[in-house]
Amino acid sequence: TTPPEQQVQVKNPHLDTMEEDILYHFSLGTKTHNLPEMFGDIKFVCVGGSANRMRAFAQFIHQELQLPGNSEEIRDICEGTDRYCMYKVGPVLSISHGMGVPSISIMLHELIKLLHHAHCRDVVLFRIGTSGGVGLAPGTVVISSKAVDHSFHPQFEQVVLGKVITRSTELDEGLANELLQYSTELQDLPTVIGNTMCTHDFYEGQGRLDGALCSFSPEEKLEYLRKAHEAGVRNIEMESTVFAAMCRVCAAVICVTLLNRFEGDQITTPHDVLVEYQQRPQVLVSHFIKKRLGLII
Ligand SMILES: O=P(O)(O)O[C@@H]1C[C@H](O)[C@@H](CO)O1
Ligand SMILES: O=c1cc[nH]c(=O)[nH]1
Repeated sequence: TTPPEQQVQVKNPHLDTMEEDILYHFSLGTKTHNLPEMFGDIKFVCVGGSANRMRAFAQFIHQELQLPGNSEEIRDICEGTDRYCMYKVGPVLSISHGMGVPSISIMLHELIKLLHHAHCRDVVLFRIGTSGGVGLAPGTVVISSKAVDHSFHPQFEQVVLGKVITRSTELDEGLANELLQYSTELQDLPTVIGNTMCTHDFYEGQGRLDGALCSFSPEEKLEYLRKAHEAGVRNIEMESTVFAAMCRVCAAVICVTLLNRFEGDQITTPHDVLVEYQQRPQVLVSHFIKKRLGLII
């Protein structure tokens, strides 16, 4: 039996009382744009930090789905602002979110409202990103079983009206397993499922010794990474907890590791290798989308 269709949920009673909703950082709005017409058919949303990566992903999906038109001419829907880039390719939306929790969180508020205003149903969301590996060979793709904070707890803390509120960051287990299964059907896609630690900084926050500030020893760094590994952490990035807390059902985090943090802090891998690594989560998501659309068996 097919599960019932799920409409994208906003959990804010005040939205219904608003005459107009301006999605400021997208340069879109409910009065200025026909959101159901523009976005009503969206079934897959992919987000990632870099604007160029998300444009490249949109072009890649355009080719993979064999859609008509020139993939080089895909237009940035958010061209009225330089905060985020957004590309629509058939039922797939590709959006950049910048670096870190505050940046992705603003984008997700407006994205979830956009999908709601557009009456989208049964949408699957993916974060396709990069990360530091914890005990994994560089280039490994990690599908997050859950996103954890700096003390390895599956929770996201947000200050609301001066008080800390906590939201769960468990992700869709079925979706993660389905993605892992699909990874075995693809070549050169070493993939594992593991916990992803989300930090608020790339340097000290991730236990790096090479920032402008460092308040700990190499031994203390290694001990922290060892504890993280024992807690099931396999990679570290900077957005997964808020992504999981806000999207949860039908959402997955898929990040490639650029280095093994037990072996160093600096990213010394050549540019062309990094570009190929970044394509790995894209190849997996594209395979998933083609399966869901029945384009491959
Ligand atoms: O999606 P991206 O590759 O931007 O994700 C990680 C986490 C930070 O945003 C950034 C740090 O280099 O990479
Ligand atoms: O080590 C890394 C690499 C990419 N992104 C991160 O947040 N950390």
